[in-house]
Amino acid sequence: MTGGHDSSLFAIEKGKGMVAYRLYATSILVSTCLIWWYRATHIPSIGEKGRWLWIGISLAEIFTGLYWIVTQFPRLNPIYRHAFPDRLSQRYSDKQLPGVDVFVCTADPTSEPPSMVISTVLSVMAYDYPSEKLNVYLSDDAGSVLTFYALWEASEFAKVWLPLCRTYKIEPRSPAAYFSNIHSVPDTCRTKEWYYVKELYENMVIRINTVVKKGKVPEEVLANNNGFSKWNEGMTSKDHPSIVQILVDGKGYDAVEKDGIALPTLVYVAREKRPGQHHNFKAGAMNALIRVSSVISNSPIILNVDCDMYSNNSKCIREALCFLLDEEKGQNIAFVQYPQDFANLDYYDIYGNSLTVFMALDFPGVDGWGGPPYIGTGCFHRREVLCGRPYSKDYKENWAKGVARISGDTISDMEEGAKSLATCTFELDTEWGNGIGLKYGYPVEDVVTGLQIKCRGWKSAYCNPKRTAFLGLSPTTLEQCLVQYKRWGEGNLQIFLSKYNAFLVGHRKLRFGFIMCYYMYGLWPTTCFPAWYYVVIPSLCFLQGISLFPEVTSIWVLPFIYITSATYILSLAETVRFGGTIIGWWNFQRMWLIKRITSFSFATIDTVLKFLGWSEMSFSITGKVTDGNSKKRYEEGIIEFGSDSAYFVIIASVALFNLFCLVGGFGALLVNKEMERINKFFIQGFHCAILVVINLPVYEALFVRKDNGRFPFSVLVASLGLTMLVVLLPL
Ligand SMILES: O=c1ccn([C@@H]2O[C@H](COP(=O)(O)OP(=O)(O)O[C@H]3O[C@H](CO)[C@@H](O)[C@H](O)[C@H]3O)[C@@H](O)[C@H]2O)c(=O)[nH]1
Ligand SMILES: [Mn+2]
Repeated sequence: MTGGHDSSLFAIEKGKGMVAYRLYATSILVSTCLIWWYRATHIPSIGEKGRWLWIGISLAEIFTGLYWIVTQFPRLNPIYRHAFPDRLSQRYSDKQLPGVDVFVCTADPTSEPPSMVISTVLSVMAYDYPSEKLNVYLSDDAGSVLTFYALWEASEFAKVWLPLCRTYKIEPRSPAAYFSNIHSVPDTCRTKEWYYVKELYENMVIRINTVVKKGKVPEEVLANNNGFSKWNEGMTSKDHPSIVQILVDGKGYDAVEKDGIALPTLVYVAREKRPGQHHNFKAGAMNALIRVSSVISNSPIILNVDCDMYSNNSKCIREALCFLLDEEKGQNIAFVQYPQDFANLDYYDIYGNSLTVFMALDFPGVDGWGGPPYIGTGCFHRREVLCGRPYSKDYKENWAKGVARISGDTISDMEEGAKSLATCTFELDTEWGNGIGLKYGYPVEDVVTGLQIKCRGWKSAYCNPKRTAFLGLSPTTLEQCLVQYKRWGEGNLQIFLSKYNAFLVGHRKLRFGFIMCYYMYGLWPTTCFPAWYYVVIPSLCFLQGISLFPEVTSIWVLPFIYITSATYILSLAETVRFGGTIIGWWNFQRMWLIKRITSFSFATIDTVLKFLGWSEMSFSITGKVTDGNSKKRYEEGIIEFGSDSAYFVIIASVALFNLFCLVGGFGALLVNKEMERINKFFIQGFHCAILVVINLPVYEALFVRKDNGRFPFSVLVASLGLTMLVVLLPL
């Protein structure tokens, strides 16, 4: 470890085993060059069949090789950080610790159920951190009275939940996560008290779910609470004034939990929405929160989480502060990013959603080049930096910053002041969304904002401790998953093609390796080009008797075999090493392919359309719940294909097409059993066979399954038609 002398609040350790990895990477690079050489020297001569196809596959391989080189940058230079919260406690008393504002964003009570949202809110209210220093803001982009109702219930439940958490050191502090895993009272808790809180929680969830289902808050609740009067008949999620409600005022006397200890401040915020006024999605919500919080608490630290991402470690704030408060090495750290981990991944991981390997290996690598990107959730920011402050050596943060309460100021004065900052006209003719706050105009507002911060001279830190800090929900249907990846792919490609291209905006400011890490994300969707070539052309050529690979007895097969086996063996080993399963890895390979031929292809097309001005930016929210049979299928590892979206037609067509080529190609080999021919087509036949094997669940969903998750009949018809069209293409 370097710099771990006694006073430091954190230490940095360099990655081990790098020599072995570099040797491996070199061997892959050499094999790649050999393949390029083979392609260049064996090109069919002019007029010979397949010359253009050969040139095509050469381009695909050149692209893949170059992209692979880019992806090696985060692997070359990893660093790992360790925090020392004990030293923090020795140096800073509770009174001296900085205030922390936690921002939770929600946008739709249907796809993001309020009972889930409030569990996340309760988990962050229950952080092991002085209550008077903790302020929790919920931004509701739907401006829904149902979500407000749920938050109001949560503010009452917090009075018993927080003391229970503190007294018995409960983890995790999301009541939903806690009670769904622990069914009987733990030895350390007093039985009566524990069951009492559990029952209160369960009843509250029933009440909230009933209200959400009915779409109406009960009259007696409305009558007895002023807060609800802000809603009226004519209001919709797209047309309403700004609403700010301080449900718990941590600095007031009424905010006391059962044991007489103060509660953290809790604020509900719905920024104004009007038809015709662009609201800039999550970035707009975050910027409204930055302003609203500036007049209520104005803490120097902002933690941002998605509404499904509960805190899984109550000590996390103190840990993150070690990086920001270290006087020596923390001065230039703008934000501390935690990984995205998911609570709902199981043994099968059918949609290849786990980011564990990526988070365990690639992010420490990016950290080695100057710090991880901001990924939208599980991130601690300095408020000043989010608001645009450039890095300067002489700047000293004022950790004591906060809103001093002027005597006589009432809650409603504060709410009124805050409301005017959340109107939809507030930002007109200002730098908000450009130089101040989160950046507008990109579906991955987080990544571009992080890049902008880096260009102002700041670094960031990546923290991935043993106990997972945050747990979220990954999509549980194929369609949701593909939509999410389309947004991510599109957002990153847009950044790449804009003036925020890491090289354009950051040369001389950012290290070359860091720019390459950004290129890895930026070029991600364009990997659809080689993928398409590889799923169509070699198989079609197999069917039509055009050879594109060396004979299996030729020495030139070696680099092909080496690259394929070495990369797959390594990725399997990495998956297993970080807790994944073999079946999960296999499913990931299928999803790797599916994402490229669907999400990434559409992301690329849409980005081009946007450039031409033919399409507008959108943000489709990822659904967070599935019910009934589709939930059951997810748990059993059965893929959900039951929709007639274009994505599914593509998936079915590619699978059918490869099956057709495999059968036709092998038929031809059987009729014509010359050894030379078999040698010549072995690799292509094998490649096509692997594509068929990986698509087995697709055939099953086309022809065998009877449940609602199978392909609709229309998709079967469309994909059969498309397949016929393609196989009849004369090459
Ligand atoms: O108009 C909007 C749209 C979304 N959200 C919130 O943004 C968060 C992320 O949305 P989600 O649909 O869950 O998207 P994901 O793809 O899961 O989110 C990842 O990717 C986003 C960028 O594409 C980041 O903003 C997120 O933080 C990151 O977790 C959720 O809490 C939403 O409630 C809003 O507040 N307003
Ligand atoms: Mn999400």
